[in-house]
Amino acid sequence: MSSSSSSSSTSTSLRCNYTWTTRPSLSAHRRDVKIFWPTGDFRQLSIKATEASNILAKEEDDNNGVKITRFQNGSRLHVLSSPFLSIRPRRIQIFQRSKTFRMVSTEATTTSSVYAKEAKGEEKEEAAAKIRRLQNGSDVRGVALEGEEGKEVDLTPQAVRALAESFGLWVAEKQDHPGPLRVSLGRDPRISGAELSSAAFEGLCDAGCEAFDIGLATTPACFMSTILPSFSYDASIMMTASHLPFTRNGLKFFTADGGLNSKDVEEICDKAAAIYCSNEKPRAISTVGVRVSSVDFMRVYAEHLRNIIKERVNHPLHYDTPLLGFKIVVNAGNGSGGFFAREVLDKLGADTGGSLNLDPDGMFPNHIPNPEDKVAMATTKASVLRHHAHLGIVFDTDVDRSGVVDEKGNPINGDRLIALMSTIVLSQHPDSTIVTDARTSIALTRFITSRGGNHCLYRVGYRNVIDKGVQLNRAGVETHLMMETTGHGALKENRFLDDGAYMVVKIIIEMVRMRLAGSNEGIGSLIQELEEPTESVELRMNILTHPQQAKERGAQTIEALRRFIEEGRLEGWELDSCGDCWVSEGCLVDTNDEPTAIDAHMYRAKVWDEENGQYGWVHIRQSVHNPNIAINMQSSINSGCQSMCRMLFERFIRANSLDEDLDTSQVESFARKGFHA
Ligand SMILES: O=P(O)(O)OC[C@H]1O[C@H](O)[C@H](O)[C@@H](O)[C@@H]1O
Repeated sequence: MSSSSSSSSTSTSLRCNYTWTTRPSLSAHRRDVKIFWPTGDFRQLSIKATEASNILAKEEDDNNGVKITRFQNGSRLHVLSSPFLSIRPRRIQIFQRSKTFRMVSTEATTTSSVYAKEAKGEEKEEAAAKIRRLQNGSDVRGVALEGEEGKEVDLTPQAVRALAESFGLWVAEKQDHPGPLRVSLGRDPRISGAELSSAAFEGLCDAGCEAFDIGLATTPACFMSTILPSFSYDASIMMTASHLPFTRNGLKFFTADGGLNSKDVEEICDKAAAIYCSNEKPRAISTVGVRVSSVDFMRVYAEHLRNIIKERVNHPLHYDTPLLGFKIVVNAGNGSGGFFAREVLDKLGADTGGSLNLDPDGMFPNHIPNPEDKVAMATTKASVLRHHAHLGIVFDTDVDRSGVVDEKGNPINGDRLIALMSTIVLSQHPDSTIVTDARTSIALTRFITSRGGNHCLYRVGYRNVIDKGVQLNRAGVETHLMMETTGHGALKENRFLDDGAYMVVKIIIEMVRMRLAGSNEGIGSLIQELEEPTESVELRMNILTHPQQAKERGAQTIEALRRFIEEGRLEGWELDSCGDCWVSEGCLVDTNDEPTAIDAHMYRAKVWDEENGQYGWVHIRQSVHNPNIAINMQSSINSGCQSMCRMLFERFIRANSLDEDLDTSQVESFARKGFHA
């Protein structure tokens, strides 16, 4: 690769040389070339001035300050990143002032995603940094509309166009594909969706892809558009910000191998930043010359779900209408999930008369579509009871999550939904391992193990949980269910896809089978034995530093707490590994021989005292989406959460003056007043 323009940028990858020369007219001036990498996997970069003299390299980072190295002809600069530094962009600036400059070559020896940019202005760099900051774990999320106090619009049409183009190029690089790639795009009903999807189509076309518009869609349907015959797109994008307010939007990326992980998305954002900055002035979005075909994929996806129910219920009397006689309430929260009532359940004979908020409305006027939302669950419960329904279903906006309400009106989400799905999965696959995030109760682990399963506690973030399950299966550990307490549930039998509709399909099939087997009990009876924790609480501490430093600041705090616990400075606290899980120790504390790349720092500690033995746990982590630290606690004794919180606040937070750049008010108040706070 070579570059001679003063504003271009190129990424360089594993053992790949990046070379640039100066144009004679520029060589009399000082010229900056910046090399930076935002990934966690960077190991070493070597820069060699092949024919040059008088080249200076300036290395900058917050911890080591500034280091200047002068190059002689042929000399090399080796740059090593420590794991700690690699969580934030680190810059090396190379500049020269003389006319003797010819060529510099950089070699990223064991890394991907190192990025070299020859840029003139700080302005562009800040714009590029903004694009990179749109990454939220394995998704892209941003503010698409004005209206939130203190929030600037950062997910602009130009940014979306660059991201879509970058994704198209990324897929093309990974797939050796003859002819243009075929990429589909669906969206939830957010009011920013129409404009942003035009921008995305333009980006896809800029990358040389053929684009297909699914229109209103669910996230799992977008993935299935890469799988189901007669569509089988090479890749897909879902435009959604899930349960976030109507002002936000975002992108999720898929290929037929599944959803992209954080590292992939980081690469895409890096490249998008380069694309964005390579345009001198952001072009206006125009659909002129962009060819997009509209496709009715949701009809086919709904038919796919209907067929699964018909085949698996295999009703002896009415095969095509196995749900005759069942009343089911669907609450789609005005998101994308209304199709499930109309195109799946109604057509299979169910009575969905008590359903709520089925019509899409991008302002979400009734409540946030989210199975964790209290209003969503309460209104669904009320409708289930009013209509004497057998089941209530709550979808999140893009239907990758769901929760249910049983026939008695009991909400089944969080641990209870994991328990229900575990019961179903373990009846089909006894001995299966079940992966969840580590905010589940000790009682849930007992519930799973008492039914023959193994419980693997892993990192928060649905992609982390799913990827852990994929990894375990590869290692020969049979793992059929991966589920987060947020309601993301993925099954091995369904391509490890977190599909809220598929999960509900499994529950409905179980409900009908129970009836066919002569049981009058509803699905709630399957989890009767699950005990509830005595206390459970979640607190947040906002990070008050500049947004650019927030991630690093969060990581520092969490790592400091880990050291504190390891050094035994919090009496009765011990870092948890995998709970009762037999799977190789260390998932939670990431001391595996080959720890997976992490997108946020998190640990869980088990807590005990002499009187009660182990009575609770504390889970502390960086938020995936926002500059804050989340603290979850559960206790099996009264006031246990308060006493753990007091220990955390007094012995750790205050003793280390962390309250200077963290908003610790929630923690302080809970430490003082407990649940009366
Ligand atoms: O970090 P937070 O803000 O609590 O969000 C964390 C959650 O965000 C989204 O809902 C993701 O889908 C979940 O997988 C993740 O657990």
